[in-house]
Amino acid sequence: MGSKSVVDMIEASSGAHFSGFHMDGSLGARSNGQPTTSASDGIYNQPFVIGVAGGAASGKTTVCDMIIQQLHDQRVVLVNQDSFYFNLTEEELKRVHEYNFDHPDAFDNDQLLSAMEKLRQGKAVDIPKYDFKSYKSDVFPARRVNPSDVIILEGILIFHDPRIRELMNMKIFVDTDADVRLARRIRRDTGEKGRDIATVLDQYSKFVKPAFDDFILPTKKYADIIIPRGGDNHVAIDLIVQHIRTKLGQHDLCKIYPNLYVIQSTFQIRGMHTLIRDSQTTKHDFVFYADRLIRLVVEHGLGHLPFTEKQVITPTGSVYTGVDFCKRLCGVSVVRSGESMENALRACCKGIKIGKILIHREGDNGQNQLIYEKLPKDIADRHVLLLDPILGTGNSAVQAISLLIRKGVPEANIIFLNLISAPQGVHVVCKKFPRIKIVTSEIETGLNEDFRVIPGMGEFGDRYFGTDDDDEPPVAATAAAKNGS
Ligand SMILES: Nc1ncnc2c1ncn2[C@@H]1O[C@H](COP(=O)(O)OP(=O)(O)O)[C@@H](O)[C@H]1O
Ligand SMILES: Nc1ccn([C@@H]2O[C@H](COP(=O)(O)O)[C@@H](O)[C@H]2O)c(=O)n1
Ligand SMILES: [Mg+2]
Repeated sequence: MGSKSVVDMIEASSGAHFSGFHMDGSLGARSNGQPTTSASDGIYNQPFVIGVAGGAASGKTTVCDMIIQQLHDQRVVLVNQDSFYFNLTEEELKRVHEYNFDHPDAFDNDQLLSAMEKLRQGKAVDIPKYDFKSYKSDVFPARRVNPSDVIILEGILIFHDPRIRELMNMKIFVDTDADVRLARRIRRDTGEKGRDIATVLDQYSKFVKPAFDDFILPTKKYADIIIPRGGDNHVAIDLIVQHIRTKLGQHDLCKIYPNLYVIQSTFQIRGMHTLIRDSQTTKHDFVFYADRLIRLVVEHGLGHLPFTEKQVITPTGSVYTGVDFCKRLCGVSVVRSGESMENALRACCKGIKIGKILIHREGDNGQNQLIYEKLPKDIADRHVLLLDPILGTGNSAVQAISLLIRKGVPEANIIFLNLISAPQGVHVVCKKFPRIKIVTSEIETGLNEDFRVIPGMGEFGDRYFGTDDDDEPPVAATAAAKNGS
């Protein structure tokens, strides 16, 4: 993404549908019911692609397996360059010992690129399974590979073709001593591949070693990380996994707007989102899990307040150097759904003042009007936590933030807390108020033609306060029944 301008990135992030969306917050009419911004056609949710290169038997597969194991709660797929070996012709098969499997031309890079492109577009692909005994990739059924958060591409010459290199977000070179590689190769090829030692040594001296020197070693310079000793290097693997986790936790919008904070996803958080987004979830469960998520967002938001250093004496008589909370605070909820966040804020900040803003949505054009406000008189001297669980078009947020600014609150003193944010709303708010902070728990796919957030969770206020028209779902669908209690 490096050299692209913000505008380029915004346009790319909204994909082909960007023209329906205007930066003044209004949205062009659409009639096909499709999202105005979709996850699949923008830069969102692009998989993190890791390339792992190195000499044969250097430990590439071992390193990949360790990374996959440590990333156990992420969807990861491994694609091997071996799967893209060209099938040998009858003539080549007859003289297989003269065939150079370590030369860049031995691989069908076009097929590899096309498979990678599909995976990056979120489509499943069938990847051939190469048979080292028959030298063919059509002996076994192909392996169906589903799109994932992380794609690991592994192979001796994976950095050789610049088109493949460009796909990678992280490049790793496994650097293992040549003698070790040869020893492992002899053991592997005589064991797994059923070859005799003379053939293995002959192939090594004729092709493997020269190709390593001529084609593989020169690609080491492209690596971001070089791992000496391969799978034995636990420190390197831990650092790599940590980096991948950080990158995965960062939504691409966060790279455009540094004041947008998406709390790092975990299975717990995704589980809570799954429950509150499920239309069959009972009101009781909706409130319970929404409250848990709100509490997380509030705690995260409070972490962005300024602090002063403070020393205290512990009961052991020791000095503990800590920090003092920011005292000049106030919450402001956007009525009505924002009121659902007040309890969590009160639970975290004893005695906090909370103001209210009521904004009326006018018809279906995505425009809103400020109806009512009740704010602390000294609000201009306070840091404001603005509460609204959903950031959709951004129009309500713009109304609310504009009012706070008119009341004298510095833009940089406003932290907007919500549970879900649509990219359109993020663009609108962050463009207009680049100094405010937004803290959210998930970024949505987009808005539908009615300007509702999708996938979303429906009318938050109605579901939280129990004023939706729908009857309670059948008992069998309730969490209580699911848990057998
Ligand atoms: N750190 C290690 N210690 C001992 N054996 C290893 C180590 N790393 C890999 N091996 C063994 O060496 C062989 C080649 O390793 P592998 O990870 O398949 O390498 P590559 O994928 O680079 O060809 C395998 O039989 C593997 O079990
Ligand atoms: N039919 C084949 C195809 C490839 N090789 C050797 O495999 C090595 C690459 O695999 P790694 O798992 O070690 O990366 C490479 O050195 C080829 O010579 C083979 O022997 N036979
Ligand atoms: Mg391997």
